[in-house]
Amino acid sequence: MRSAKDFFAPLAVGAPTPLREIPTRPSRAIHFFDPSNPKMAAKVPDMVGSVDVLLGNLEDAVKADNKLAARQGLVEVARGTEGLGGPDSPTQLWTRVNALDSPWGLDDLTTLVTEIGDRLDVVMVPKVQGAEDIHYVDRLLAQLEAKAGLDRPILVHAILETARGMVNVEEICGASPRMQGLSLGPADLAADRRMKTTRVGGGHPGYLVRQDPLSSSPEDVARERATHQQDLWHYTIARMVDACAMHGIFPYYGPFGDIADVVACEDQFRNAFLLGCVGTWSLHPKQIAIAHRVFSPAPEDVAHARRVVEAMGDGTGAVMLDGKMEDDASLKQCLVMVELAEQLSAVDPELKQRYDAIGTGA
Ligand SMILES: CC(=O)SCCNC(=O)CCNC(=O)[C@H](O)C(C)(C)COP(=O)(O)OP(=O)(O)OC[C@H]1O[C@@H](n2cnc3c(N)ncnc32)[C@H](O)[C@@H]1OP(=O)(O)O
Ligand SMILES: CC(=O)C(=O)O
Ligand SMILES: [Mg+2]
Repeated sequence: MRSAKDFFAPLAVGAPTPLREIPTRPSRAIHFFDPSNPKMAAKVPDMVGSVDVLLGNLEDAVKADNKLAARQGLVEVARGTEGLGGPDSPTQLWTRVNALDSPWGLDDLTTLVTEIGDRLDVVMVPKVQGAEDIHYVDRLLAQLEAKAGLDRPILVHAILETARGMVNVEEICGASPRMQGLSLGPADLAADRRMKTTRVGGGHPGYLVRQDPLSSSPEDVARERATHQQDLWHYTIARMVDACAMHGIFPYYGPFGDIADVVACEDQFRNAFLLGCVGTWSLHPKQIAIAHRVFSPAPEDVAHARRVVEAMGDGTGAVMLDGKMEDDASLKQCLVMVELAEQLSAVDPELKQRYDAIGTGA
């Protein structure tokens, strides 16, 4: 067992000192691209500055024959794209490496940290099962960072996509000071749990509750009754949010595979936003705008939050505002909104203008 005192010591001689706090950089959309696909890779330079995170995906959705081309393609994109990745960049650079039990995972990490470690902000690790997976990546990254002479630690993001990973979610979040956050992996997780949905994320019309019948007569039972679809992912996301909040790291929704259904995509993203997620994945360029819109608080909500902050003065006691009670606790809820609006305003001038224009809405 490691002593708590050693937790923030580098795991290799010459590796950068681990961070004590994970930076709150905007990451409303983590946009996936396949670096082995020339058409997609060619679009990346023009996306810098208009999306919070660009992620070079090396894992699932990249054909086995293209794994090496994808790895090399990512090195080239990172080297050749101004403003992509690094602490002051307008758009962060993340990667999703191949799984730790695949033939490619080790070389992905070795090549990327050695060649573009100074540009890489976060490594997303798929199919994380427990703290042991994070410990392995943690030590390996430290060795590679030391070898490459990097001066800041690369952060780690785990995808929760197995039942074992879900059961171990708290220990995964607390396994390393590198842990930046978690994403939901609804496709692999559904398969691993033997859920009966073939969709990549999103709801299912069969998962519903139905209004009671007027009586238990066969006619009333057979009569048309209102039904309400439920969210298949509510439990999982809520667990992720609590585990992340407990460890000071960030939860994200994952992919929404029905690219054409922009409306349900927005609904699913908003559910995650309301539950506490800070961002989501974007698989297609048209999902970026949806993610940015949903994961930026609405100007009206920010205006209300500012009014509560103003009305609460020193932050203690209770006041009435528009017929509603506000107190120390609701002030904290409002501060979450105001602080997020300030962080996003710093990187998104158009959003800042909308927040400034509405003020306190009074
Ligand atoms: C369960 C999981 O693991 S989810 C994560 C793994 N999956 C992924 O990463 C998928 C990433 N996305 C994709 O592969 C593609 O978007 C697909 C396959 C879903 C759809 O691709 P297409 O059928 O080419 O979509 P479409 O025809 O609408 O594309 C329009 C343009 O946008 C480009 N484009 C599509 N997706 C992307 C993307 N993610 N990034 C950049 N450009 C893209 C296309 O190359 C095309 O370019 P063109 O106009 O120059 O021809
Ligand atoms: C996101 C992912 O990898 C999955 O749903 O399986
Ligand atoms: Mg997966």
